[in-house]
Amino acid sequence: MARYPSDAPNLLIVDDDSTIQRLLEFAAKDHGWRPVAAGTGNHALELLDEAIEAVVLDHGLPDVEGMEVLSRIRDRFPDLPVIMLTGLNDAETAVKALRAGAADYLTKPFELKRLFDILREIRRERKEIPAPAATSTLPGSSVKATKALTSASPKVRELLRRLEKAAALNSTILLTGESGTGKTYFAREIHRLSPRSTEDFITVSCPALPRELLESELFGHERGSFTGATSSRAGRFEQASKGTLFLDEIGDLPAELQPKLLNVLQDREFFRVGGNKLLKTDTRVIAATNVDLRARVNAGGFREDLYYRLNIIELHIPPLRERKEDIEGLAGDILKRIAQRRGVEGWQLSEAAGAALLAFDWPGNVRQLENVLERATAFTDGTALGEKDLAPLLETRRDGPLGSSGRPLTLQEMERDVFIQTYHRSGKNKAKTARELGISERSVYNLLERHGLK
Ligand SMILES: Nc1ncnc2c1ncn2[C@@H]1O[C@H](COP(=O)(O)OP(=O)(O)OP(=O)(O)O)[C@@H](O)[C@H]1O
Repeated sequence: MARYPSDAPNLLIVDDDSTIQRLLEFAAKDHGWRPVAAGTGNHALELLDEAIEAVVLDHGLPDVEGMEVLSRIRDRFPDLPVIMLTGLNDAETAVKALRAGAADYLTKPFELKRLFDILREIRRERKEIPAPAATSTLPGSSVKATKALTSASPKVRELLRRLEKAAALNSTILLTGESGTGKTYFAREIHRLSPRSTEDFITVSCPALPRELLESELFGHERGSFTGATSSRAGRFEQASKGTLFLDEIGDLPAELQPKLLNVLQDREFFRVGGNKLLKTDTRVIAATNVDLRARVNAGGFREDLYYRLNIIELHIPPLRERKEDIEGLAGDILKRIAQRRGVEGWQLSEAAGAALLAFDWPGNVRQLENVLERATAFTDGTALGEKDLAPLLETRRDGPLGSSGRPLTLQEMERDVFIQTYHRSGKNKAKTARELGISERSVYNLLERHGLK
């Protein structure tokens, strides 16, 4: 037997302005909700019970602060979605509300349609996503097996706990962390663990394209909208409409495109370049940055309102030197991956080699660990990886190995450098070079040939 009568109110509207209250009640009925209204925070808290499916909460209430009401709602019903109504230009309150667990916010005056779109989405999600189980298996796992991520580092375990929760939501996520820490890797994991996992995961690197092309890449264009636009093209927001759009290096988004991104995040609507048809998107955005975006806002290089819209959930990925517990496991996984790719048996790290990896500072983070292991395994003959295989590779400067052009060296260039230096140091003695690099003389001949030194 149902615990509540079928006509029990299921949308709680909390606003002290009676006109807005009536308007919202009327519109709610129109959209298939059963509204109940309160004009004060205390009255709202009295009306709260399990039958309520969602709350629309005004920030400026006469008795209890809207934020306080939100926090009390969260205490009693942690999963109840609350949509906060805030004043114009009150981005700070909006962000505070989102951080305190509001499902979304709307700035007054707002379009009723937008409010009921959000509510419809909430209802859809709650129907589709089963409540999270006590174990670490995740919601949204009905299609793909979702192996829970693990880590030996308490910092990363906390990150993963938050990441798994965030994956189940639709909220925008900002991934922060130094270069090479795994922002792209974790963005993919969020998508894989999300209810969108069977849809597209599309990456756009903001600094990779000049402004005009980036605009067209993101939003698409109509034929003839700029020189070279010989046909119409859908942008990434259209292509990833049901999936996830990963915006890498968001700090480099040109100023001219920032308002357009803000609009699409706020209203889920946009125009193609040169287009006049308003298009809709349901994309989930994950953005990443390795610069301090807050500092960029303060310096005037990034819009504050966009920063707040992106930074709804921030997940910080610690540098490898702060999660050294993970080095051994990561190294093992990476070695397995290299062995699979090369179709060889694999390598065992000696104890001293493991200690050398642990002692290193890893300025280039996981990417550098991958490079070091790629290079070390390229030179060894056997299946054991010793300290001497790694030592020459663990002397990188803090800013990472850079070529004369200032860009990071490729693996092949690094291999060439290490080999040539050793070969010259040995007085072009092949046997000595082989011994020093821990490779066979045959490999020295091969490397001399590969690098054009023979
Ligand atoms: N937890 C992990 N397990 C296995 N591999 C990882 C992990 N984290 C990162 N990697 C690998 O490390 C490399 C660097 O990661 P990624 O490209 O995600 O870093 P990033 O933070 O996006 O770097 P950048 O800021 O330079 O774009 C990738 O090859 C990735 O697959």
